[in-house]
Amino acid sequence: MSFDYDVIVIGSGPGGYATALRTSELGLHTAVIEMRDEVGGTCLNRGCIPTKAYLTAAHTLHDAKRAHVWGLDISVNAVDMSALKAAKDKTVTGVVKGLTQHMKARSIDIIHGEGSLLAPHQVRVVDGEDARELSAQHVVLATGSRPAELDGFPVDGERILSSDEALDLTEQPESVVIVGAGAIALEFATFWNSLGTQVTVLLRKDAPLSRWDSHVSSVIMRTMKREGVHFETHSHITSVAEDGTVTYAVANAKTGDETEKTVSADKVLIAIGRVPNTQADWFAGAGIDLDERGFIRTDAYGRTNLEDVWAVGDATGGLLLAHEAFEQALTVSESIAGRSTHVVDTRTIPQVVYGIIDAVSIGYTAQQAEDAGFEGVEETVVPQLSNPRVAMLGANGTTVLVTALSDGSDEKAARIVVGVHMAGPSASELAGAAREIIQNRIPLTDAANALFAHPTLSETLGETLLKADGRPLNVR
Ligand SMILES: Cc1cc2nc3c(=O)[nH]c(=O)nc-3n(C[C@H](O)[C@H](O)[C@H](O)COP(=O)(O)OP(=O)(O)OC[C@H]3O[C@@H](n4cnc5c(N)ncnc54)[C@H](O)[C@@H]3O)c2cc1C
Ligand SMILES: NC(=O)c1ccc[n+]([C@@H]2O[C@H](COP(=O)([O-])OP(=O)(O)OC[C@H]3O[C@@H](n4cnc5c(N)ncnc54)[C@H](O)[C@@H]3O)[C@@H](O)[C@H]2O)c1
Repeated sequence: MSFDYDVIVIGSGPGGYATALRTSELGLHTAVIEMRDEVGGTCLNRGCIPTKAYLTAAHTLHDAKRAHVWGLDISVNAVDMSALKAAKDKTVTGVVKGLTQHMKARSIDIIHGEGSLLAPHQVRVVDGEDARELSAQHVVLATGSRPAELDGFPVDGERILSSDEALDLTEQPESVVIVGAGAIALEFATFWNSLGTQVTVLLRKDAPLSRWDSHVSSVIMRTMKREGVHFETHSHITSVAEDGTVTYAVANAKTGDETEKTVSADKVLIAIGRVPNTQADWFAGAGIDLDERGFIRTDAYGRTNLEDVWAVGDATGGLLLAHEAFEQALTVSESIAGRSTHVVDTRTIPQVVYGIIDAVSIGYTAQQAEDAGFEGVEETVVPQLSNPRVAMLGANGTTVLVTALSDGSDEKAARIVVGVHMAGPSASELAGAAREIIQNRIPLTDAANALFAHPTLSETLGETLLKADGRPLNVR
C-alpha cells in the first residue's frame, strides 16, 4: 500500500517539530500539520522563548539597579512596555523564522490547517473552506496543551489573564495578583516585579514549588521576597471586582481559620497548570486511549493504542517541558525508522524555573528517595554564599545533593547521586552536567573528582560533590 507520506505529524511545537526534524533526517518523507499561522507551538510563540526574553530584560534591570555597588552611576528612567513587548516579539519571530527555514531545508512539508486523525494512516486537514485527506504510514500526535482554567475565574483577556494574554500586554500593570506558585507564576512574578509592578502571589501551600526540595523552594521564596514580591501563603482567591479589587482568603496554618483580605490588581494571572489539547471529537472518534485527565496514553516508545499512531509532548502528560518533548521525539522518530533507541527516563528530566536566581530539580528529593526504597539515603546541603562569583552578584543560593547506595552494600564506591536540587544564579546552566551524573550512575567519588574551573558558579556543584564524598574543600 502506498501513502502520501511516511510520517505525518499533527502539531508543530517542540514535540512535533523535533519529530519531523529527526524523521526527515532519517530519510522519511515527512509532513507537519499546524493549525496556527506559525510553527513552533507554545514553547516558541507563547512559552519558553518569550518568557526568557522578558527575563533577560529583568536581569538587565536587576544589574542596573545593583550597579551602584561597583561605583557605577546608572539609573533606569522608564520602562516602555510597548517597546519591551516589541523586542520580545522580534526575538520570537527570529526563532520561528529560523525553525521554519530549518524545517524547509530538511524537506519537511509544512501544511497549515487543523489536522485530525480519521483512522490509522488517514488524516484530514481543514484550512478554512478547504478540506483534504492525506495518508501516511505513521501518524504522530503532537497537539500540545493550553492553560488550565480556574473555576469561577474565566480568562477574559482584560482583567483575568492566562500566560498567553500576559505575554502580550502593551502597558505595564501597576499591580498584579498571580494565582499559583509553579513555573509560570514565579517567572512572571520575577519579570513584573523587576519592572516595578506590585506583585502578590496567592499560593495554597506554605512555599512555592511545593513538591520540590524544601531548601530550594525556601531560598527562592526568600530571594523573591527580598526583591519585593509579596507571597500570601495558605491562600485562595475568592473574587475579582470590576474595579480590580481582588478578595482572597488566608488560612491560619495551625487552626485553618480563614481571614479575608483584599488587594488592588490591574491584572490577575491564573497560572495553575495546563491541560492537554485532546478535547476535539476526533480523539474519541478514532478511538485514541486517553487517561482520566485527557492525556494520551502511550508506551515507553510513544506508541498509542492504535497501530502506527504515536504521540509526543505535552499531550502525553509528564512534566510538560520542551526538553522532555525533544527526548520523546527522538525516541518516537528512531522507533518509526526501525532503529534501536533509548526510552525517556522521566525520573531524571531536569525541571528549571528561571529567575534572578534559577531553581533546578533533577531526580529524587531525600524523602522521595526514601519512599522509593533506596538504602543509605544521605542529603548534603551547601549554601552557595561561599562561592565568590555568587557573592559578587549579591546573590544567594543552595545546592542539595541526594545520594544513596546503588546496590545496598556499604561500600563507599557504591554510593551514587540520585538527586540534585539547586537554587542559585544561572543554576539552569548546571542542569545538564548534574543530570549526566545521575543518569549515568557515576560513583560519587568519581563524580566528585570532576574539575570545575575557578572562579565559576559551577564550583557550587563541585564543592557539594566533594562534601558529599567526605572531602569538603572550601566549605565546612
Ligand atoms: C509561559 C510558558 C513558559 C514555558 N517555559 C518553558 C521553559 O522555559 N522550558 C521548557 O522546557 N518548557 C517551557 N514551557 C513548556 C513548553 O512550552 C511545552 O512543554 C512545549 O511547548 C510542549 O511542546 P508540544 O509540542 O508538546 O506542544 P505545543 O508546544 O503546545 O505545540 C502544539 C502545537 O500543535 C498545534 N495543534 C494542536 N492541535 C492541532 C490540530 N488538531 N491540528 C494542527 N495543529 C494542532 C498547536 O497550534 C501548537 O502549535 C513553557 C510553557 C509556558 C506556557
Ligand atoms: N521554566 C520552565 O521550564 C517552565 C516555565 C513555565 C511553564 N512551564 C511548564 O508549563 C506547565 C504549566 O506551568 P504552571 O506554572 O501553570 O503549572 P505548574 O504545574 O508548574 O504549577 C501550578 C501551580 O498552581 C497551583 N494550583 C493548581 N491548582 C490550583 C488551584 N485550583 N488553585 C490555586 N492554585 C492551584 C499548584 O499548587 C502549583 O503551584 C508546567 O508543567 C511547567 O512545567 C515550564
